[in-house]
Amino acid sequence: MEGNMKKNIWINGQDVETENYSDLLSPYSQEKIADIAIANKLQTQNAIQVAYDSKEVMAKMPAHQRAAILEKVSQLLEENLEEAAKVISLESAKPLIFAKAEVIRTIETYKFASEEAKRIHGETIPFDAAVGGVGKIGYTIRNPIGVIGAITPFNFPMNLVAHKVGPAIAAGNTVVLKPASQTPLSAFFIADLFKKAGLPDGVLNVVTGPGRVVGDAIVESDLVSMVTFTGSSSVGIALRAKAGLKKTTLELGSNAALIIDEDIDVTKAIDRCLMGAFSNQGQVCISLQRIYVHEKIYDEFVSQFAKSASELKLGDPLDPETYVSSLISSNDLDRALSWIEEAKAQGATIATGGKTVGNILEPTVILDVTNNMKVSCNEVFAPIVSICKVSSVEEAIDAVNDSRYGLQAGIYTNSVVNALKAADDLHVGGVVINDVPTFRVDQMPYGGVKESGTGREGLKYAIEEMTEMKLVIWHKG
Ligand SMILES: NC(=O)c1ccc[n+]([C@@H]2O[C@H](COP(=O)([O-])OP(=O)(O)OC[C@H]3O[C@@H](n4cnc5c(N)ncnc54)[C@H](O)[C@@H]3O)[C@@H](O)[C@H]2O)c1
Ligand SMILES: O=C[C@H](O)CS(=O)(=O)O
Repeated sequence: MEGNMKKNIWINGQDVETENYSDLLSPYSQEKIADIAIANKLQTQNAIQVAYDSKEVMAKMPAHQRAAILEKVSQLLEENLEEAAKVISLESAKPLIFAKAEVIRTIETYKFASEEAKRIHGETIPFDAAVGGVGKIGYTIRNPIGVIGAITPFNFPMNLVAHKVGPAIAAGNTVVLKPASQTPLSAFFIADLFKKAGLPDGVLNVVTGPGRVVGDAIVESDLVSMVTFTGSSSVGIALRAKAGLKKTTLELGSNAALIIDEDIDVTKAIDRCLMGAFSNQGQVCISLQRIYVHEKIYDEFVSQFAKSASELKLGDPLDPETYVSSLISSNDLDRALSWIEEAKAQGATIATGGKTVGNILEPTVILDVTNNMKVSCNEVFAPIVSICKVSSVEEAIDAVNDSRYGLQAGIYTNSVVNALKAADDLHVGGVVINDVPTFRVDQMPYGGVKESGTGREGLKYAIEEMTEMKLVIWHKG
């Protein structure tokens, strides 16, 4: 990648200059990477108008063409995998191993979108099941919803854009995308691939700028039919309040938890727990933040896990050996450190970590944590995990559910009874049995309950959200 690029907003298949630009800095080195356009309200409204004017083109485009464009994007991304991973790593400090994994998932996400584009259909309705319906036949169709406003976070800057743009285009919609201010380059990278793949100009528009200005212009526009937001619960809830009757899907935060039952082989779970807690520095919405371990194996689990955590390699995200790098900003580092100090003052103890190496927070394991400490009840979004001792799976389920969030939760157990109990009683969008809650593949239905959000992603499910059902009724006589 060339250094010090200038990135304009992308409207109607063209670069559009703005009056002001902001410096995009590497979160790891603090070096300048690019100048990023700061759009104002009027420019955002122009992008929305362009997307609105392009609605007809997309609504009339046959499924096989929509599928072919998405398939082509997937293929182009595969051809540019290494470069795409570097873009993610550079702008977000995601270690290269995890950045590559994100690109591989993004390739799949567009592939799934391409496949789902060919499977959008309704159903026939048995009208004569009602006395008044005799003599009628009918069926439903699914129409594109129109202009979709997509707002995305920094932590998976390529794949979470794909989870919005992919299904939107598969379903025949147009898009105004506002990527996270910290990670706009991944979104521009994808917009370029869509242009190369033959997406008509105006269908995908990318507008960078302050959340409050660009986000509000999208959410308040009468031309936008749906807002799909992924980000923090506070911003998502505030946006929904402004969205009026627009359809809204919200993929928000969590403090995901895992239960470790007494009968498991601890060694087998450790590597997955390390990945769950520390990949992308814990900046994952389903990052493993709370572990409830049965008292019979608590000591063994804590000592193995803390030792392995202390051995993870810290460093430059572009070094292929690095496992943990910098948080997205120094404010986030300060916040994480202050929550650790507050937990210690309230009686928690540190099994490993808790300090910084340069601007990197060491993988941190905290013990003697109660559910009301910030490191437990808030979304920590840092490489910090707490381990608590429980005397039964029932006690652990209650502790997991004692949260305002509910995205995913996990349980390691060899007991079918306890696995089924967890599946029934955990109040979350997804229960993972014998793996960490951080598990996600991109076709599965994904989303939360409580303050973790509403609506589901995963291509088939996102397409349901991004289409409107229309009923056709025919009188036979
Ligand atoms: N549930 C999921 O699928 C999922 C996935 C990834 C991230 N997340 C959540 O996202 C959060 C981390 O991402 P983040 O820090 O980028 O989130 P964020 O809420 O700060 O920002 C998300 C997006 O909203 C924009 N934004 C910020 N303030 C705004 C405002 N007032 N009006 C309109 N838009 C605004 C941002 O610029 C960004 O594009 C975490 O809470 C994480 O759990 C959830
Ligand atoms: O950060 C939350 C994301 O949903 C995680 S993932 O991209 O789906 O793994």
